[in-house]
Amino acid sequence: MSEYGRRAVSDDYQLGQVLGTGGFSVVRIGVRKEDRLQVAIKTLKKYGYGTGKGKRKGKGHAGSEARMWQAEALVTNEILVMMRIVDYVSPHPNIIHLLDVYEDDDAVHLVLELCRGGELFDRIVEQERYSERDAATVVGQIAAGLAALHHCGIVHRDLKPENCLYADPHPEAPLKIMDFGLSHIHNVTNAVVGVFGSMDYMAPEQLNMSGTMPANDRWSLGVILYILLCGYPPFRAKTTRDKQRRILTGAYSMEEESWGCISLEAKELIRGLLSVDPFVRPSAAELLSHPWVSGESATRELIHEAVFIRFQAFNARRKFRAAAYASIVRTKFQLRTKYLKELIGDCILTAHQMDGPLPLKNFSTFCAQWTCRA
Ligand SMILES: Nc1ncnc2c1ncn2[C@@H]1O[C@H](COP(=O)(O)OP(=O)(O)OP(=O)(O)O)[C@@H](O)[C@H]1O
Repeated sequence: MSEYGRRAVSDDYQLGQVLGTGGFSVVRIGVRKEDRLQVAIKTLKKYGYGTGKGKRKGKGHAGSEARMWQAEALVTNEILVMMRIVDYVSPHPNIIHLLDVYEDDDAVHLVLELCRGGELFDRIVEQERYSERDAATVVGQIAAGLAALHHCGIVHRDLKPENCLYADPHPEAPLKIMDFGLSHIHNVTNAVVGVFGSMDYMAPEQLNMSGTMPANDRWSLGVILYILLCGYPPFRAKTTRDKQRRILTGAYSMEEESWGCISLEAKELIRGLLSVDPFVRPSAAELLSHPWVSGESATRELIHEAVFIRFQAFNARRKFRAAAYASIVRTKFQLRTKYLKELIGDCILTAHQMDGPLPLKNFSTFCAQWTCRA
């Protein structure tokens, strides 16, 4: 690490084009002045809760204070998790590498390796077609990254295609897991972080808040694999409540016609990863030695054309939603936590209605207090 807190990021890096905007962050290309190395600089804004900085003037803005507190908890968590990655995981080909950290009065700047190869699903869409073998390679790379994270006590908790980037445009480039803002480290991560998550990729025990564990990430990997093999997500419903119910009961299907062309091994793997019982899901080691994942049995035959067309449409919708949200959060602070994820607290989930155990007795009060409603 550099002389943390003493040098300004602009002393050492030229800041360039914005790569993207997150819920609480801006990511820019940076060029290290010393050797012209290109990096990604993720600037996490400090909201100043508890320091007197950034507090709203005027009386009783409890909602804003709660949001600032929440924002700060998320930003702090990302920094703590990145630090643990530096200490125990890096360098790993499938985990984003943190090169340096700078801090000033308003923000913390994470200097990350630059991933120039684009998001996972974008690259797949760019290919003419793909095969089960290509999907198996993706699963193998993500499983390798997860194994390293889990080994040092980090649960990613927000694994989804947007958070998997290729290092560079080369066809053999490694796929990197990134964005650790919602990750969990036992006894370190603040409980409020556990309220967030992207429901589409969230395991049942995450959704009903009955357990944060490495198996959460393997469920999310199961969802990614399912989408890769059929072009649509496993849990679809008209209402949020219905979607929750489907996730909690593991109600998905592999009956649609194109599944007929998918190998039994791949379908077995999906069944294992999408088991409602987290202890039934294959471990990272089992995944890595699985014959389909290691490439022995996954076929090179191109995936059904209908799957590819659906996959393209799914990805276009996903990109459109992300762009729409990004333009909103640029202007409205209040919507950032909402944008950050589909809050499970906003989704009226109660233990009684969903028949699931909830460790937080006053869950709805907790959510009302900490979640931001647009
Ligand atoms: N190391 C990197 N190399 C290249 N692009 C990056 C890198 N880190 C982030 N990005 C891009 O910058 C954008 C913002 O990323 P960031 O992690 O801040 O937020 P996000 O994941 O989009 O949002 P949120 O954190 O709110 O879920 C994303 O489009 C991401 O792909």
